[in-house]
Amino acid sequence: MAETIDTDILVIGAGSGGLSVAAGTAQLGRPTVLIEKDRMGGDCLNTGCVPSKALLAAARVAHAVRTAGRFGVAAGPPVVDPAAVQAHLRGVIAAIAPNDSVERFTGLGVRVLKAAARFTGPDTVETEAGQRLRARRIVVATGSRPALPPIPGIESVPVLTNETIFDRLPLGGHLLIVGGGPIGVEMAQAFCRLGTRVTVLERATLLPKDDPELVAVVRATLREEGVEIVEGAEILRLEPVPGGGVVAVLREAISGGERRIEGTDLLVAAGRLPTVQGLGLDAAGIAWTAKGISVDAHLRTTNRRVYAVGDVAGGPQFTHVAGYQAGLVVRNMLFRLAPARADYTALPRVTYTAPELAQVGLTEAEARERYGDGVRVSRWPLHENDRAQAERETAGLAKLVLDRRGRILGAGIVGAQAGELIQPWVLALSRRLSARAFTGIMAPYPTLGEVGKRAAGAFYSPALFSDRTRRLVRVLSWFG
Ligand SMILES: Cc1cc2nc3c(=O)[nH]c(=O)nc-3n(C[C@H](O)[C@H](O)[C@H](O)COP(=O)(O)OP(=O)(O)OC[C@H]3O[C@@H](n4cnc5c(N)ncnc54)[C@H](O)[C@@H]3O)c2cc1C
Ligand SMILES: NC(=O)c1ccc[n+]([C@@H]2O[C@H](COP(=O)([O-])OP(=O)(O)OC[C@H]3O[C@@H](n4cnc5c(N)ncnc54)[C@H](O)[C@@H]3O)[C@@H](O)[C@H]2O)c1
Repeated sequence: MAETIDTDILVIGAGSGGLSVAAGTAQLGRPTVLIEKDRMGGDCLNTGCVPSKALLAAARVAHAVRTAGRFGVAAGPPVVDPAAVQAHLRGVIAAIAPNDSVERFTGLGVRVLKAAARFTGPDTVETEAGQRLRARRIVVATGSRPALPPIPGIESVPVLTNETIFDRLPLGGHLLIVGGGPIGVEMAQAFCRLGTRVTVLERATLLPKDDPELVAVVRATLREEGVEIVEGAEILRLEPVPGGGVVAVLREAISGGERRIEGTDLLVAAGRLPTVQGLGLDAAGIAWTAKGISVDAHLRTTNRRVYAVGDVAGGPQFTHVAGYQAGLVVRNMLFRLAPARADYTALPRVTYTAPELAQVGLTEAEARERYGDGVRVSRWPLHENDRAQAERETAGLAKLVLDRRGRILGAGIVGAQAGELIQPWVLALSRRLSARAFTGIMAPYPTLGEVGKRAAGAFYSPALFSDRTRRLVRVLSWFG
């Protein structure tokens, strides 16, 4: 007979979002069931953040070996062993996996079911294994999957996505990448540094959601290292090459003529689709669109018992967003306080190329659209930073977007370790601080972090060293 389970909290999907909800509700003593149809840890651990950052780390080492001569250290061209790189990726995943494992969650008091789940009613769910569940609150955290753009011929060529590329690293040939978003550029640099020829085909401009002034530094570095970047690329069709490989036929932006580019492998990194299929959302009265499940500011769906978090909820797609949303949902489900609203004002986003590109808050363009002429911009280049010179990491800048009085509206850093350097600016933005908060602090010398303080100081220095201040100092000296 089919098992019937009654629970307080039911979570569907054990990725970044679902795991955080289940850990929270179980540790607060609420009976919790978590259903996962595939690998615990979801995209981030198995096919996303973790393997991509591990591959970038291997690529950084290859680059360091290739460029060691400028430090006076002799080294030859790096020798890359694909099987060993693959083992490195698997090792990193295996080291983190216990945190997301069935054993750990069972230990926290969560009942974990390994099966696909679907709604059968407003508060009922069924698994493919035949279990029937009824829950007081349900959280959908089913994530997203790669979108395949409707390019003629795409079904006739072998396509790699983030779901397959880390299991069969296409090292050594010519990798064509469709899409120059975060996945496209991170993978472009990783494979190029590991000795693969790479061509990025982006229909708009590289990293189109980011500040173009900061993106320019990433673009220039990628090109310098040998990545071919085709922007404004209209891919007319894809054709298979007999014996393996792919040809992308493009329309040339300027001449309007056709260009054929042949590669050994094709990675599609052209955006994501929310995982809503087969979930029976209609049976539960849960509305969704092509972007994902529709949620209000409290992350509640159109069914009041059901919440959605993470990539499936149609908002920004980052692991830290899924974690943040999970925290809000736990609070909103369990504490009968005024429901917390999601606020993305201080949402950081980092692309882990070298140089890294990190932003928080508004870009200059977004700020000008909202505040018009009241927007001020202050910059500090990394080549003016002593530590950057010592490390030979001088590409990049810190860019602050401020209002007239110096209140921080956004901050962007492109440069070495920008993802680490952005963190004080996340705190500053979330605490509504002004740039003045940075000018008085003692920043340790020599650190890359000094660029933030200098960019803040640059905003005030025209007023500080003005004729008016000099006159004031002269008058005060009469009394000394
Ligand atoms: C290549 C790549 C690199 C990335 N790098 C970063 C990064 O550096 N930093 C960052 O912040 N973000 C990064 N991301 C984004 C990040 O991985 C996602 O935002 C995050 O994983 C979303 O978590 P989630 O819980 O919403 O979904 P997922 O992690 O996708 O988890 C959803 C889970 O639900 C399960 N599921 C689906 N349907 C069902 C069902 N019917 N029944 C049971 N289980 C089901 C799935 O099997 C899956 O395990 C990257 C993504 C990719 C693809
Ligand atoms: N470092 C990080 O935090 C990180 C890294 C990787 C992914 N992610 C997350 O995963 C999400 C998905 O990444 P992504 O790079 O696939 O998506 P994306 O939507 O951010 O970028 C996709 C790119 O593909 C281009 N594109 C779409 N169709 C095309 C076509 N037919 N021809 C050429 N170009 C085309 C788009 O113009 C866009 O620039 C990101 O938005 C991000 O939230 C985060």
